[in-house]
Amino acid sequence: MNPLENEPLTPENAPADFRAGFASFVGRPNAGKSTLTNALVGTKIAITSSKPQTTRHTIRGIVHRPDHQLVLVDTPGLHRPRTLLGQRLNDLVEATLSEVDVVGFCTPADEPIGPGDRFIVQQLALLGRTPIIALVTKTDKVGKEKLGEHLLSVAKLGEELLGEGGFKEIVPVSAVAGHQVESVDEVLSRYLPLSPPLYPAGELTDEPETVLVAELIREAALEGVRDELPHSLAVVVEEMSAREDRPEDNPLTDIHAFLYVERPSQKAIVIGKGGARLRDVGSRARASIEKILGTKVYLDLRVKVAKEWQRDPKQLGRLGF
Ligand SMILES: Nc1nc2c(ncn2[C@@H]2O[C@H](COP(=O)(O)OP(=O)(O)OP(=O)(O)O)[C@@H](O)[C@H]2O)c(=O)[nH]1
Repeated sequence: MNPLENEPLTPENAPADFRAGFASFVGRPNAGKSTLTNALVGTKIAITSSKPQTTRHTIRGIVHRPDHQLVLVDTPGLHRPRTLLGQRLNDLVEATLSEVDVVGFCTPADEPIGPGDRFIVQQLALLGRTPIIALVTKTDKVGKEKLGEHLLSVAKLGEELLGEGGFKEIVPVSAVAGHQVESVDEVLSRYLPLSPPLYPAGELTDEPETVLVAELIREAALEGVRDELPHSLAVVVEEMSAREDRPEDNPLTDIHAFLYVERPSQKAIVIGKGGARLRDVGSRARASIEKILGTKVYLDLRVKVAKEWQRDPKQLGRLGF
C-alpha cells in the first residue's frame, strides 16, 4: 500500500515492495500488440492500424499502479529480414528485447499458429533467462471451444521450442472487449524486479513529441490504403514550434512534415484526386495530434518521392531508422 494515498509516487515515498521494470510485446504483424499497449496504458500512445507493420519506432507506454510501474516497449513485429529495413527492424527488436524484464508473446486466438509464430518463438528461445509469457489476443473473436484449442497449441509450441516447461504463463485477453487486460498487467508485473518507480507519475511515454506526431500522421496516411504502402511510407517532422503572439490560454502549434514515398504512383495515392485524400489525412492527423499536445495545431503536409529509401542506408539514417 502506498502510505501517502493522494501523493504522487516518487522514489522516496514508494513502498519497499514496489516493482518497476520493462516489458515488451512481440508477435507477428497484426497480432494486436499496439491495441493491447493502448488498453493497458489507457491513452492512445502506440499506433494501431489494420495494416501490418505500422509500428516503426520503439514507443513506450507506462502503466502506473499503486504497487508497480510497468514500462511497455512496443517493438516492431519480429519477422524474417528481407530488405535492409527488415534487418534493421530485427536488430532493433533484439536490442530492445535483451533489455526487458519480461516478454509478452502475442498470438491472435482467431488465427492458427503459423510459421511466423514459430520463427518468433525460436528467436525468443535465444534470449536465455528472460521470462516469456504467451498472450492469446483477440479472444472476443472466437468461441470457447476454439479458444481452448488455441491455448493448447500455444502451450505445445512453448514446450517444443522453449524447453523447461515452455511459456511461464499463458493469458487469454481481449483488448477490444476489455477482457483480462488487468490480468495481463498483473502477470507481467510479477516478473518485474523490486525497484522504485522509474518514471514520474502521469508520464505516459518518453518518446519525443515529434516522433509521436510523425507516427500519428503516418497512421492517418495509411488508413484505407489497400496496397503495400506500409513499407513505403515514412514521415519526418521537419519543424514543430509554438506560434508566437498567441494568447496564453489558446496556444497553437505549427507543424511542418514530409511524407516520403518510394514512387510517383504512391505519391498520387497519398495525395488523391485534387488533393482530397491528403486534406482528409491532414484533418484526421490534426485531430489526434491536438489530443496528444493539448493545443490547436496548424499542420502542413508535403509528399516527396525518395526512391528505394528502404534499401539505402543514407536515406534510412536521414529518416531516423
Ligand atoms: N476483435 C479484436 N480485434 C483486435 C483486438 N486487438 C487488436 N485487434 C485488431 O487487430 C488489428 C491489428 O492490431 P494492432 O494492435 O495494430 O496489431 P499489432 O500487433 O500492433 O500490429 P503491427 O504494428 O503490425 O505489428 C487492428 O485492426 C485491431 O483493431 C482484440 O482484442 N479484438
